[in-house]
Amino acid sequence: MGVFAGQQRAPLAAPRPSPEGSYHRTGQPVPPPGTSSFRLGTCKWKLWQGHSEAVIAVAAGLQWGDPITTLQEGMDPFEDTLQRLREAFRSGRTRPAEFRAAQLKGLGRFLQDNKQLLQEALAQDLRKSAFESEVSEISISQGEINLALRNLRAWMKDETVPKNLATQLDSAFIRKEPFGLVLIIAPWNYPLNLTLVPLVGALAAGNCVVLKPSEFSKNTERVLVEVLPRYLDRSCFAVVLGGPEETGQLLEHKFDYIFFTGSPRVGKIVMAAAAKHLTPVTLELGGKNPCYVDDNCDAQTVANRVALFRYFNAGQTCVAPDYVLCSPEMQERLVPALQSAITRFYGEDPRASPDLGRIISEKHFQRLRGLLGCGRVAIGGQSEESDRYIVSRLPNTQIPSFSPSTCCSTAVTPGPVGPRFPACAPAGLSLQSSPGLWAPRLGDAAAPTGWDLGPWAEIFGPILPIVTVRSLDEAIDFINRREKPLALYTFSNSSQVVKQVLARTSSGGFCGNDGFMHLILASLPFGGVGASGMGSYHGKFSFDTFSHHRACLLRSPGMEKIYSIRYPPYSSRNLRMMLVAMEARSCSCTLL
Ligand SMILES: NC(=O)c1ccc[n+]([C@@H]2O[C@H](COP(=O)([O-])OP(=O)(O)OC[C@H]3O[C@@H](n4cnc5c(N)ncnc54)[C@H](O)[C@@H]3O)[C@@H](O)[C@H]2O)c1
Repeated sequence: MGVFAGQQRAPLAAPRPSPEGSYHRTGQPVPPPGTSSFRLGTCKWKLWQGHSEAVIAVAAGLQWGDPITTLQEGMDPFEDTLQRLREAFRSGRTRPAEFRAAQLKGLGRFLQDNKQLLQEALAQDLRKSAFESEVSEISISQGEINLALRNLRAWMKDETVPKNLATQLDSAFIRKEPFGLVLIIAPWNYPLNLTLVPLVGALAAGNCVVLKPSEFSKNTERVLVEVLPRYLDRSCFAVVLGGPEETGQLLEHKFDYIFFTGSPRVGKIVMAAAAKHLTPVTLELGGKNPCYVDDNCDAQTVANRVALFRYFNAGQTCVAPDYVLCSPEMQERLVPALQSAITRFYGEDPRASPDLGRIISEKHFQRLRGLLGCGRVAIGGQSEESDRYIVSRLPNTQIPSFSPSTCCSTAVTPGPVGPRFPACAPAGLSLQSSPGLWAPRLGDAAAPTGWDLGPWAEIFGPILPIVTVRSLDEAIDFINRREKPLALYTFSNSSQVVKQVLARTSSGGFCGNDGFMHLILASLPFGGVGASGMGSYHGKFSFDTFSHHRACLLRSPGMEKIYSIRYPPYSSRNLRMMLVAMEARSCSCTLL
């Protein structure tokens, strides 16, 4: 069960006390503030510390003092809200440009009025610095709002299309119309950006929206559920809270479009649920993003850029460089350069740096810690559970000879520091399907004995493996043997090398000589391909994603004589005329 915030009319920051018992009809007492969750009927409700009444009221869409309905066994907790939103859409009120612009402006005001609150929430969730919050969450969302507001009318305009002879006198155009009720499911790593940027597209396109933030970024989730609805038309918009169970229940309902950002595993669940209703989806998924470094590069420049984008948001970025591919010679130069970059960025004791984020949760911390100790450590390696702190570390893997057949070997490569690992290091580099185990320890009975080209877990944390390869061809082969990544990075002083990697590989996005800078350009679509996702958004692509492209042809009610060549009884003469009119014959065809 989730909690809705779509209709509350009372300010929630300081909920005023209400008469005991006024929130329930069936005699169930409202639990005391501070209770984290409780059950009403079959449904589990989430409560915020000190805000229990507020959230219950929000959930039921009531004003203070109103009684709430206790959900009974078998009642569908979502149906009422979804029905309300569907009716709002059917009424047509979300379609006019003025309405859409008002929603977008409301979203902009939400960001401006609550900037500090949002920065605090992001700091509490991920210890995100004000700099990173501003750049990657608030400003990027504001930029999308501004762009949509500037271009809304142009985007909404019917798009005329070229015509053939048969339609020369007609009006032919594509109308961008809203899908209807849209569900946006977001992850926790950029909890504001990844909810609001899709929301901008959905609102600009004139849809009603249900927003489902991640349950892991609790503080941001709380601002989204308690504050955001005050800035939007609540009859057309709702926030739903919940984890896998609640989202699963929500997905049983029919939506007109589902936009999901998250892991490939859950992406499959969402897509399967959508298929039951033939609901179209955009899936923004994760994956492993290779970063090829050519020998001709300046190692320090590469190290600065790779370190920035690997450790931004403590490595919890879907487009972060996941691993480096380079020659053993470049590795020798890159490791000290990375050490230097990390020290300059985060100081001698990165734990004290205000600029290095933290792992989102205990569960995610433990997963990442499971990855540590599996390779030869080049830099860092400390972790602190109480603080969910993991500092940059380079489990250094070597591939003496990149050859799938030799990788069946169980020989070990001695490493100067840390535990040793099999020579078939690439097979240990997250190539196994078991998440968390990404490089087998020496003597590990479960050590892989060959190439597993199945799913391999993305690191999604501040750990950067280096995989050595002997040539550009080997690097490209390494990339192409795996699932298509969300992003691919290539560093080289030779534009030929950059272009070669671009031409011979496939990925959602590509950036030469830098990290994920390609996604700050709203004129580029952002999205994955293959296992990293389907569909795209940002800027006008968001508007188009959330719009059905309706093919429209308006013909004359007259001209029956000309149109009649289509009617039976068919004749070869009419057929020839038809084919010419449809321009379905080759240019060399002579008329009749
Ligand atoms: N492509 C992108 O733009 C992008 C951006 C950020 C993150 N990601 C990916 O997201 C992942 C990290 O985020 P995450 O851990 O929040 O992902 P996740 O897939 O675990 O969760 C995403 C959302 O799905 C919901 N969910 C979780 N389990 C569910 C289930 N069984 N049924 C229905 N809904 C469920 C969660 O509540 C959350 O709102 C990484 O794989 C990362 O690469 C992709």
